Amino acid sequence: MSSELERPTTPPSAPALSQEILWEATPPKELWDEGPTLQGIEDAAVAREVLPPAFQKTQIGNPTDNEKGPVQATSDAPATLEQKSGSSAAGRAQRLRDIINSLGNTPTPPTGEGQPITSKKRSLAHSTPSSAPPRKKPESIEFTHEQSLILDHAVTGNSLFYTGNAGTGKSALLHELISRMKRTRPKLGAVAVTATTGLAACNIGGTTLHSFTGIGVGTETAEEAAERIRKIGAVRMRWYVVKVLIVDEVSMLDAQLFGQVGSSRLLDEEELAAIRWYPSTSHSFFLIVTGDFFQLPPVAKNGTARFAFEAEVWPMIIKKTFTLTTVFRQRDPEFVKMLNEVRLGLPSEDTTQKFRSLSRRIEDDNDVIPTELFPQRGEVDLANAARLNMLHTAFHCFKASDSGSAEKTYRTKLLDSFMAVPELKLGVGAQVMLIKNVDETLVNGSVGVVVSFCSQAEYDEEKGNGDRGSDVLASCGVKYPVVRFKLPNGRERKRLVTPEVFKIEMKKNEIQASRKQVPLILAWAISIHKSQGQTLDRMKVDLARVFEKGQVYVALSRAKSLEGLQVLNFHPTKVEAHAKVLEFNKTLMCANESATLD
Ligand SMILES: Nc1ncnc2c1ncn2[C@@H]1O[C@H](COP(=O)(O)OP(=O)(O)OP(=O)(O)O)[C@@H](O)[C@H]1O
Repeated sequence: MSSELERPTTPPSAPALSQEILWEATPPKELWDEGPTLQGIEDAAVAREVLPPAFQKTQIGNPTDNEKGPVQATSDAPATLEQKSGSSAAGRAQRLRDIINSLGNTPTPPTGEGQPITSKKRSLAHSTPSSAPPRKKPESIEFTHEQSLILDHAVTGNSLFYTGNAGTGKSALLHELISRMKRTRPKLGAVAVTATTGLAACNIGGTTLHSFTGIGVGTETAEEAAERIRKIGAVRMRWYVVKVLIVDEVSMLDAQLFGQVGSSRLLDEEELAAIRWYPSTSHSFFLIVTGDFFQLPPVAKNGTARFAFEAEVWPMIIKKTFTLTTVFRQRDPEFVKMLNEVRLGLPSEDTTQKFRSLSRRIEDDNDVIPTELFPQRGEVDLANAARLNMLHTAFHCFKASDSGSAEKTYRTKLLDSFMAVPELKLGVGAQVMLIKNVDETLVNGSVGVVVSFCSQAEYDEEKGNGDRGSDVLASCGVKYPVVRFKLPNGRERKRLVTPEVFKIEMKKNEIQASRKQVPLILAWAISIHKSQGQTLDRMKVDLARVFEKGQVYVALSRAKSLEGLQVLNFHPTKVEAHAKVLEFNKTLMCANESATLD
């Protein structure tokens, strides 16, 4: 992505991680085309013979735009199937049978895979393929015993939920779980990676749960949605082949949707029974769900948020719950204790006093000020615009190039949730945040200042690397920002930052929403919502206008240390946890205890 100007503290040995690596496990093209293709199976007897009754029952309708597979519902689809299987009905039936069988059962894992972890700690080095999703780069992480227990349990194939305070490594573990699941279940389409928001989906290299389930923008009633979904071949096929459904940021998942996902996979009992009857699908579907219910809640309907754990089916579906207990983001036990009190909505007098004492100003680090967190996006835009206008410099505007196959309204909604903005206005002196991982020291969340603009060719020449051939020619003339980043160890790195692609992909070659943009955002201010999942070395937050339970906790828990945190208007009444979450929390056990119940 970018080029280095100054000596890095760590050699940039790893390539820039990319958010382009998405659904690797995808059903074979023939089967993904099944929704449309089924329409094209002229001989209905073939379909009757090969598919379970649930699939025969529905007259497969036209897929919506966002459900279309790479090969659209065209009249030549049957020909494709025919070419591969011979022209006879029997040949087609055999081919379809083969495909379905090939998708069915969990394969024997490669040597060493799929076995419970026996060692107490596990190095991630070499275990994450280069296509691992990007948010956190885990090469140097050694998993703790409790994290390893969750990995062990995941291979048993029972649905599980794991949670933990902010910074306990849920996301880091999720990356490993995803890559492990994909390795042990290499059948195409067997592992679905989803999150409740577009931002989180983009971060883990997946799609939104709404997209996966076929719920779309969610304006229909559950019944209408289910009825429509039954008619979409591609969605039905997705449900049919998936073996592991991974759901991140479950705190923002509404109980109703979880109920639909968990209880029926959006099919009614009869249909489900039919599918279960079919030998190749057996009963091996399970869910891996993660998130922290003390963080941002689902959007409240009629003033009341209904959490996923309130769904009737939650206890029936989730067979095991694990709570991670070791906090990594903050190393100071006092700060960890303070944050835990805030999480539970019960700050002690000591904690209140300590947070109030943090209202002092944090010194700027040269030209980098602490990033300010706001509850509302509008406030963020105003704060950043005001700072930008004070720069008195020439501005450079970078317009994103957007595309994607999702239906327009839905695509816009997905793109809106991206960190990368449609239009990025920058000038020398602008404070920016990197929104992609580059290597161990330049990560999603690294903050710096724009020091100049130059083309790749100019940059390479200055760096003494002037013969990069076509690369240089390709980017010749276009000037990109050179950013001086602050590193946590106090050092600095300068880097030319060139455009990257951000995307949400249902499956390989089916990009629902894609944005090519310079991977930076203005970082004098960011929203609490977009800060979820981030780690900030130096930040400031004014709690006067927080409006949602969980917001104070999300905001404060982004800080790495008390020294790097400025808090204004801390008041215990602002610190609230949902009573329902507190009740649910009482039922949870730490990972070690959960494991001993086996
Ligand atoms: N076993 C580990 N050893 C050392 N560092 C770890 C370990 N697990 C996670 N981390 C680090 O801890 C930090 C926080 O991890 P992560 O973001 O995964 O936490 P989280 O629980 O997802 O937080 P949040 O709920 O705030 O999103 C990251 O920098 C991550 O690399």
